[in-house]
Amino acid sequence: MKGQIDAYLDCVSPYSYFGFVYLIRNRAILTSHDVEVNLIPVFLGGINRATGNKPPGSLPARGAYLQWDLLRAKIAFGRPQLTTPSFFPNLTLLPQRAMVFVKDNYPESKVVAMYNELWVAMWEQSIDISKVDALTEVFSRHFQQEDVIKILEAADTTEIKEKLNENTRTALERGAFGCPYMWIRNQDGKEEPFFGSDRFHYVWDFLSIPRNQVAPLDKPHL
Ligand SMILES: N[C@@H](CCC(=O)N[C@@H](CS)C(=O)NCC(=O)O)C(=O)O
Repeated sequence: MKGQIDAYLDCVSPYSYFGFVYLIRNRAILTSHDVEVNLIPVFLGGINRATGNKPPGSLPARGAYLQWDLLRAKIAFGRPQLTTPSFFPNLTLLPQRAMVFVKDNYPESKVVAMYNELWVAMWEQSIDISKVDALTEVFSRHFQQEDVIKILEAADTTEIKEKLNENTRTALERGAFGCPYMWIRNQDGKEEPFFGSDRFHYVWDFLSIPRNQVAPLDKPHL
């Protein structure tokens, strides 16, 4: 049986960025082990609201620790230029809805390129992608003007809004309380949840992928 990683992501979440980067980096090896990667946009704010969770930084002691964790993670995942923008946390409903439309209507390569661009824009270039004008510019980096208009108009429709809600509900039904959240079916048909970008060692074991075959993480030198 084919394995599948349903990866629930929101571009407001830097740890989703790390999870995304690392999944894509290991995509060829995953494919060779008969495992598909399914990138699924969700609304993290909705997940927090439904579960009563709060962004980790809202607990002061954890917020202070997060500075260290983020510093290590951004080096480990090869994104040293990542910086928390002054407008964080912003409302990423619009870009996430736009990604729902992109996923349904364009090749997977566009989904990957565009998702990467959203994270780069927000987390490396401090562009507030919750604003229509800024988002239009960021989408123009990968799409023709007529497509950008189509994507952003679609993002405002009931159908796409409902689809993002549906993705978020499914993630919640599968136990999500934050992002990145992965629901994984292995090649024996067994299904398990994995939370975070720092649990890939368990993922590789679950998928019977030898650890010496996956991309190494960089060592943080603090
Ligand atoms: N240890 C995880 C942390 C991931 C994380 O903190 N994700 C945030 C969003 S950026 C979240 O939703 N956290 C909820 C929680 O930790 O309860 C990792 O390294 O990826």
